[in-house]
Amino acid sequence: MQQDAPTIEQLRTSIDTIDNRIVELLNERARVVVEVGKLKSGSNMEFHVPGRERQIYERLLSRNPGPFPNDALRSIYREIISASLALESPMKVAFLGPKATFSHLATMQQFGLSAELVPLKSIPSVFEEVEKGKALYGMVPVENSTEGVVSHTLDMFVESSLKITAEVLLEVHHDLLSRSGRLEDVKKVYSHPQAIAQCRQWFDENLPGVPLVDVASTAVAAQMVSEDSTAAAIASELAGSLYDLKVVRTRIEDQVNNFTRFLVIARKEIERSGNDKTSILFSVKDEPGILCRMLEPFAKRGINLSKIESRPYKKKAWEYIFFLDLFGHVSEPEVAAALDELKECCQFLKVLGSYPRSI
Ligand SMILES: O=C(O)C(=O)C[C@]1(C(=O)O)C=C[C@@H](O)C=C1
Repeated sequence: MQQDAPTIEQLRTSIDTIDNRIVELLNERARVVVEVGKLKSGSNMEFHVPGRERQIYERLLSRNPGPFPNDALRSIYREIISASLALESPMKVAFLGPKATFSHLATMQQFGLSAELVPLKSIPSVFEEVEKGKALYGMVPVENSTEGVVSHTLDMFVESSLKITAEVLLEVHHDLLSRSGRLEDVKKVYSHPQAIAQCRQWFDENLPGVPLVDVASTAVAAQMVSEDSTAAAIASELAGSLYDLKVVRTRIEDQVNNFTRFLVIARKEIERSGNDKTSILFSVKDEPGILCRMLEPFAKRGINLSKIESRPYKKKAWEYIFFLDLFGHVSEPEVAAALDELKECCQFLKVLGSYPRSI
């Protein structure tokens, strides 16, 4: 006998039953988290454990049989862990504001919506807020895949004692936003200089001759456009919804792989996760062959370097500070030995932190 296909009502009843189970399980998980929180406050342990969070994501994503998409699973777990952490201890995170900037998006991606997110006016003020203990973490941009480093952030690390505890890779999509949403109404475009640079070709082809005006951030651009019907902003989708703007064109960035890397800064170091990166800064002695020698400790131990950057040392003309990222954790013997050997070439060396590699 052929069975009838289930009706929509029957299917919805199944969904309701499954949802009830999900809610029960979320609460079961939350009760265990509260226990973990009590245990931690009794023994002075850190509430936020990025390495453990990373393990959870990796484990769940690798065993997800589908058809539920991995990206959606990750976002859901981001919020589950964010809410869990808030049950253990409320957490404040400062970021380079205003709201709806890409730093804001990176902060939400890393900490979820249950953390208290505090927008601040400048990169130095994010460092200061964390140094003074007013925020537990800070989120600052450090480099963009098309535009290069954010030198302001690198320079801050020279004087600061803060540690890097995580890196966040955010895929940046730019939208052209305006009040009417019509391309023909756009007589002027506002945005942050980096966002303008990332969309230059699109404007040459689609809006040639329209002035592109630099402002402090993509979010400020969106705010200005909300009061000017002849202007458009290059900004995030989030900025568009915050300032009630319409999308003229979506994803107008010239490069498809447009990523910005952000760093999370804190007063305390974090534990090893097993798949980490370490950032250091140093200045080398003025000796022949030193630039070659400074890389040898890593090369001979097979330690992979993911980045090297130099910046002028502001206190002495024609001296440079190097920023270097390597794969591994400072507590690993090979990494520690390489750093000890590098110190012999250096006037000074500072470890900025070891942190889980972003996935
Ligand atoms: O395992 C812990 O240490 C917890 O506090 C639990 C939990 C979680 O929700 O799984 C919450 C916050 C931490 O950052 C890591 C994991």
